[in-house]
Amino acid sequence: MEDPWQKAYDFAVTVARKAGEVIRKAGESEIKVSTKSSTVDLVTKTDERVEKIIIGSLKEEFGEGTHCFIGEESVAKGEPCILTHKPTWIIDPVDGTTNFVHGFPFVAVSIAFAVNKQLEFGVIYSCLEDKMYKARNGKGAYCDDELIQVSDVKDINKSIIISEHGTDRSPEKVKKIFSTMQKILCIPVHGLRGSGTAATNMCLVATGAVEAFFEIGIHCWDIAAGAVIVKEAGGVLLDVDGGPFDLMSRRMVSANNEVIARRIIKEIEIFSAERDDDMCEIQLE
Ligand SMILES: Nc1ncnc2c1ncn2[C@@H]1O[C@H](CO)[C@@H](O)[C@H]1OP(=O)(O)O
Ligand SMILES: [Mg+2]
Repeated sequence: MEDPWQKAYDFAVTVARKAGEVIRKAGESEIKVSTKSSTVDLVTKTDERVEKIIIGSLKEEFGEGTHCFIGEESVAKGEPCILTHKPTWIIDPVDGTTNFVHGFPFVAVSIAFAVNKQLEFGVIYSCLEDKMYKARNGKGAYCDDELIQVSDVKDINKSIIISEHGTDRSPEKVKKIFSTMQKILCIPVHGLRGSGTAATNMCLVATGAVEAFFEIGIHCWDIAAGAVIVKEAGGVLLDVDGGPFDLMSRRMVSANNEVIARRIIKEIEIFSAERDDDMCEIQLE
């Protein structure tokens, strides 16, 4: 059967590459536009410019009426963040903005596409490394056209785990994050890592470089494309409480297998994060 979303998938790869070129040319000296008070959440003019380029290209190609768009910068400006049954693009123009500002070399463009609330494909362009990760539902995951697969490690003692510190600097949350990291490190595991971008972290799970990545506080645009890529590389996605993965919950464990995922879940100290779809009062359907 012909894949109805083949054209959208190919277009997403082209747009992600184009966006990555803009990011590379912009360099690291971009001006910070805003920093929210209790958090350290950086935004640059490049984030906004690149999102406009991506959404503008997609609207031109697929029409504004039939497709919906959830983009990090658009949501920041008050656009709704609700996943409906309509074909929906979920976009993070610059994942790893803090890295970008500092010239830390992991910055990704993340573009996912969902229909009937199911993710159909995900594309992540790690633009400073020039690596294109992509996956379509049921069709495997690729890095630069090479099939990728998660690691087959089942022994947590032989694993590397990724987590991040997030953007919230309230002492209670930071304490929980470090307490979780301490417990996981002392299992013991081989190491703890973090690239500073959720999208790249998920690609590292998908290629088998690490066994798992988990985080609380991430948004749907950070992980939507990565979720397809991890799943298609043979990995699993769960909620941090062990329940089913929920794209809008701002919590996620992605891992090479369920044994590793559930071992990590035992150690996670959960803290609250307002759901992505709670931040907006409008119901679109
Ligand atoms: N409030 C939050 N807490 C934790 N991580 C967040 C976050 N907001 C964004 N992130 C994302 O999580 C990773 C680092 O923790 C990055 O991918 C970052 O995306 P960003 O660079 O697009 O903001
Ligand atoms: Mg992001």
